Amino acid sequence: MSRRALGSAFAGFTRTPAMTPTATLPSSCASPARLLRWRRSAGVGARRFASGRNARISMSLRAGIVGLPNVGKSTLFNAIVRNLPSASSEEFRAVMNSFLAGSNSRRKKAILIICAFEEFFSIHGLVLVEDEVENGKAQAANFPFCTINPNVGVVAIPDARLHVLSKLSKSKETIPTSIELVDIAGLVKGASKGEGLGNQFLSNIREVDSILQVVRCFEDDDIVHVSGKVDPKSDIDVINLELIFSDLDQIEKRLDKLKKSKTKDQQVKVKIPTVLTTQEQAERTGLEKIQTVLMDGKPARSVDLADHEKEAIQHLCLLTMKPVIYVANVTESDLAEPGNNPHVKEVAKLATDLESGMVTISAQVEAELAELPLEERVEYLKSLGVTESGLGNLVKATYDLLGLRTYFTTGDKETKAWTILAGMTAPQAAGVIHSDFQKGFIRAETVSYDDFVAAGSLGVAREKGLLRLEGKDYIVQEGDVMLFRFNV
Ligand SMILES: Nc1ncnc2c1ncn2[C@@H]1O[C@H](COP(=O)(O)OP(=O)(O)OP(=O)(O)O)[C@@H](O)[C@H]1O
Repeated sequence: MSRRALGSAFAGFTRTPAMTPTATLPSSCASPARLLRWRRSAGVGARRFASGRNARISMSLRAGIVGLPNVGKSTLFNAIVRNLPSASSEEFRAVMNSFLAGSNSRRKKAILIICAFEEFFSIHGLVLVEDEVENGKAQAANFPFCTINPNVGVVAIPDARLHVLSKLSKSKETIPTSIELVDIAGLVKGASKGEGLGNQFLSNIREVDSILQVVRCFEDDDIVHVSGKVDPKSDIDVINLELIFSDLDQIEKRLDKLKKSKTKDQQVKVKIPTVLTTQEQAERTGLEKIQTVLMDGKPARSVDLADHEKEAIQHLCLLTMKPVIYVANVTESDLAEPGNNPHVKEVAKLATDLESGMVTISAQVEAELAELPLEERVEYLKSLGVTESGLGNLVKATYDLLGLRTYFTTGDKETKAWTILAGMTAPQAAGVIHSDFQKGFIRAETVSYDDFVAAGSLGVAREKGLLRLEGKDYIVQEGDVMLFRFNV
């Protein structure tokens, strides 16, 4: 983008490596302001830049599937990426192209991209790196540590509105927003001290925006449980403690550094303690507050920090600051009445206590469904006393619970869905497309989805007075169709 460009951007802009990353939110019940503060505190942006993943093309939420070994993570991952009737072939190509346009390291890291085609409800995948993947599946097996490298799957978020807009605008491309799923290896007690597959996996968790923690709620004597019995409370405690230990470690090192920070006095040639900047002071007080709460066994996200403190600590990307959804993995016979399973009840209670969400699913059933032709799936679900697969719910719950919203850009080149955080202002939403749009934001020509459809085009919406000129303080609404004016 030129240094001085007065422009508008809504569709077909050139993709550049400076795309601003996505972020996710803790809970749908949080206020927009709190959600935005959370975004800063979770350090999502910092993580992307720190990890060299700033060449991000699509605004996808990155959810990490975590849990103890052998609880059903890979089974769930496979089921999600193989099963979701998420995108048309055109959408699939668009998502895939976006993904392939990413940096080399990202490409290498990615094991597979799988997207289910709407027309066939079947599997079309591309294996990028043959590692643990066989026939487009991550290994799922009855022995711990079957997952060694994180598998990454990209699934488009289905959105009927996208097709309507694309048709009206006669767009050449239709690009859905997507969700990236990372199947992270099983964590065990002592991971923060390098036990099991240790720190490597904690750093995998650091890279994701939100955590889907699979909790084993199915009994099966043939499937080894690392701690000898199915016990959701103990499983959740183990994972939480490892995340807490890892955060405590990091905080301790950082506080130490802040305390010992010294600069050289050029006149007397000796090192003297540095006076902390306001930002560093805020970081220190924020970290001290979090440290106290972590020592109590509670997650960092439960600490009530001031805005400036949240901002100051964001670069640390603390693990327990990330929003969590607990996925109670039940056996097929529990699907119809999951509430009858005491393990599920326990997970529900803990999820509430830990300010997190919860979804009940049977990874095994979902995996089996993925293997069946469409017509047999309905029958199979009926035989289990349920009417629909739990996967759509899981993705939707992830999207909703994290407080995400969608806005659209549309034109003859492309119609695209963008993921933003609830409560984001117009410049912030523009920044999701490109940081320059945010920096040079002038105004956003905005029309609601319904008004756009009623008018048939942006031009007619403008003529009819349905197009609003929104300024810097405008909070973007779900389904807004936007055209940004900016000057950089
Ligand atoms: N809901 C369920 N009911 C019964 N069996 C299940 C269920 N979910 C998963 N399983 C079985 O549990 C075993 C372990 O599953 P999986 O390999 O997905 O675990 P994992 O958490 O990915 O393990 P690891 O971390 O060791 O890779 C598999 O045999 C799988 O078929």
